[in-house]
Amino acid sequence: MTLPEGFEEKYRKLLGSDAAAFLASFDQPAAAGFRVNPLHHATSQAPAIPWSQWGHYGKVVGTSLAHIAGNVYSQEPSAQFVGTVAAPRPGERVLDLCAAPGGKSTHLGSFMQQQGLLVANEINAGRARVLSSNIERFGLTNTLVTNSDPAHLAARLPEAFDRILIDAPCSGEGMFRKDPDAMSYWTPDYPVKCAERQREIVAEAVKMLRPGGILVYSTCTFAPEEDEQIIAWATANLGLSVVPIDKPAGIADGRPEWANGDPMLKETARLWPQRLDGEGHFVAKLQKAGAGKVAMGPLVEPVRLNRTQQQDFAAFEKATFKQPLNLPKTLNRDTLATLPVGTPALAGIHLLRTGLTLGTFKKGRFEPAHALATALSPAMFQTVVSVSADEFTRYRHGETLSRPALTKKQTVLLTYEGSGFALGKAVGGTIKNAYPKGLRI
Ligand SMILES: C[S@@+](CC[C@H](N)C(=O)[O-])C[C@H]1O[C@@H](n2cnc3c(N)ncnc32)[C@H](O)[C@@H]1O
Repeated sequence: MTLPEGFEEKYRKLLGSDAAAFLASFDQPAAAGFRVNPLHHATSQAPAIPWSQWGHYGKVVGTSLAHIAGNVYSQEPSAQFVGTVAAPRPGERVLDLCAAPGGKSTHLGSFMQQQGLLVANEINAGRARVLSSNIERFGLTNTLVTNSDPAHLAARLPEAFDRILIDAPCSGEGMFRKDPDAMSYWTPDYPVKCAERQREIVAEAVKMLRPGGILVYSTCTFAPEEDEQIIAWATANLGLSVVPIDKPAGIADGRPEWANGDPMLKETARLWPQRLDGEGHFVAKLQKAGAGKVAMGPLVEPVRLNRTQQQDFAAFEKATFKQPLNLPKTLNRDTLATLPVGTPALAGIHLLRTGLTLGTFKKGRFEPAHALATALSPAMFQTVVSVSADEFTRYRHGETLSRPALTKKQTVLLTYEGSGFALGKAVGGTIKNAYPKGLRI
């Protein structure tokens, strides 16, 4: 691989005797990995990634059942160490500030077990839509997806989180093997420019962290300007201190000598492609000074549906589920969703997703949302229709299926090999296609 001008020289100086192995690693193929979804009780026989509870080596095919049903999430192996370090507890209030396309958010959600609140935020509108659809496919129901810049969010959510992850936009040196295009942006001063933006993001994030809260900072770059030097700056200026990270074999210490020499920087983590099977990452765990609870601020109140809405939703619930869902709900125009506990009122912030999208009120009926298929257990549905491999493919093309025994009009869950992947509308022996047009293949 032809590396950008100035890159080799920089790392030969920094790494000394380790530089040859580091530079040679760019001629090796990229490492592929995925995580299984514990919310779906998914498992895999593929070789395990030692530093990631649900991680395995291997490639996920986008058209596979595992992907479509949200049983797996494709994520490069070293990136999985970030979630392992962040490891939020169920019930916490957590912010993933730079979240798209959702690798780390779905990992954080796996730890949280649908309890507490996860705010997955992305500044770029197009990427926020991808994030939202990945959160839906993975079946997270305790998550808000927002599209905001860190300063706007910080102005509305002071000290509102127990734990914040900044998976920072960076110079992406750890992406060179996977996406050689990443090299076209790289110049010797690119890391310094990225560091400016990273300092701004960290400064805003700290405002949103409760006293004593945990901030995890990560990049997929090797540049000390964006790694140890950011942490040195943050600890000197923002009232943060470094918390040691447990490092499984193969994961290296941070390099104090590449920043201000503070020995605590050793407690950050570096994942090098020449030392392990992964693309490379930097991870630091920090704690804000003091101790205190999250500031809850004004919360969104659960909606009180009008009489017609109540009747329409109750009729849908009764015909579809074995038991009513019985969860607080929120209504955005005509779209009904569950309301995660502690959802903050976010005036002026673009909200793409709240909890589990249930569906939309249409004239005289309730139209269920596709999200129900990948978020709810098949055991909750009154009627589950198991499909063949051929039907699985045809349904995703948009075709109807024949089930002569299903004469009653109702929403059914379609499963393939036991995993829910779509809703269908049974009527008169046919299952009409309810697979979202945007997902059809
Ligand atoms: C490394 S990516 C995040 C990857 C994601 N955490 C995952 O695991 O799938 C960094 C993200 O930060 C976003 N970003 C860019 N500039 C930003 C800024 N000034 N503030 C916050 N986020 C920004 C990018 O759009 C990008 O989606």
